[in-house]
Amino acid sequence: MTIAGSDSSGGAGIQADLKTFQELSVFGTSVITALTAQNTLGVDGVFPSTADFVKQQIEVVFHDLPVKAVKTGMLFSAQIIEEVVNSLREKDVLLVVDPVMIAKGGASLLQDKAVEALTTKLLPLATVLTPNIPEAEVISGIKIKSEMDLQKAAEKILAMGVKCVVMKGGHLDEQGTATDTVFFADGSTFKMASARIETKHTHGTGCTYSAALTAFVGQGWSLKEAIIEAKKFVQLAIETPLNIGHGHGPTNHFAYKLAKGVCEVNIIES
Ligand SMILES: Nc1ncnc2c1ncn2[C@@H]1O[C@H](COP(=O)(O)OP(=O)(O)OP(=O)(O)O)[C@@H](O)[C@H]1O
Ligand SMILES: Cc1ncc(CO)c(N)n1
Repeated sequence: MTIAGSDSSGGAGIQADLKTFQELSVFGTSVITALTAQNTLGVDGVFPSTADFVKQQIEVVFHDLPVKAVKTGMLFSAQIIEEVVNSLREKDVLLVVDPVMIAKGGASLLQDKAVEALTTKLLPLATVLTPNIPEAEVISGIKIKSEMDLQKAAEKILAMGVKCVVMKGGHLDEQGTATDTVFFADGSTFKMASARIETKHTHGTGCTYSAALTAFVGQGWSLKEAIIEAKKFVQLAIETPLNIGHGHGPTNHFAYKLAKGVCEVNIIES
């Protein structure tokens, strides 16, 4: 199940999630928190659902279908987060939280006053949190400029009740690599490094990554293997762009299947 916002341009949000699930042979269900009018140039408008209606969508699906794993994306408001938490609290599911805050063009997808509900109410239910660096800074309250800062921020986030945090390095200015660092609550950690692709077509990379991770854990992969395979899915999706749209175009969800998952990701254990 994906609980997220609709992206009318199809590259991020609910649409990216369902496309990713489909490519990975997972039957997807969707709970829409907000409609967005957006394209590859930016977000033109946001029309949120009521919190009650978000809850209704979750409950009606759970009442009928065997949900194995859930991911959350754009949640928009504290009220929506609270209803998502009320609904998921008693459910036996793996939960991937992608703490979507700001779209590539700068539009806010999470109200400032909703950050507290996210950290205090939703994070304790999360199996995995997948923040990019700016999101990790907001959640932890720590400015991340070094490896040491990254470690401190991860420790603070794990103390909020999350079992595992994947710090995505897409926003870091690294030479030649896109490196994500993974921290587990038991203290273990590893890095995943792939070749950084020079492209402006990165619309929905975060949604696609967390959707692939959800699809793999939902199919019974171990958390670590799912985290690594999802990185391959997004790497291949970025590597073979569709070259559509006038701004940050979407990634290519077909690529993983076409390449039969063959992709180089360097795992660095520490
Ligand atoms: N240019 C790139 N080349 C290779 N991998 C990339 C690149 N940009 C991002 N990634 C990878 O894509 C995944 C998503 O990371 P990113 O930091 O872009 O997420 P995000 O900022 O949450 O995305 P979104 O803009 O959709 O919210 C990570 O595994 C990251 O390493
Ligand atoms: C609906 C939606 N969710 C997430 C993102 C972030 O990529 C976006 N641009 N739009």
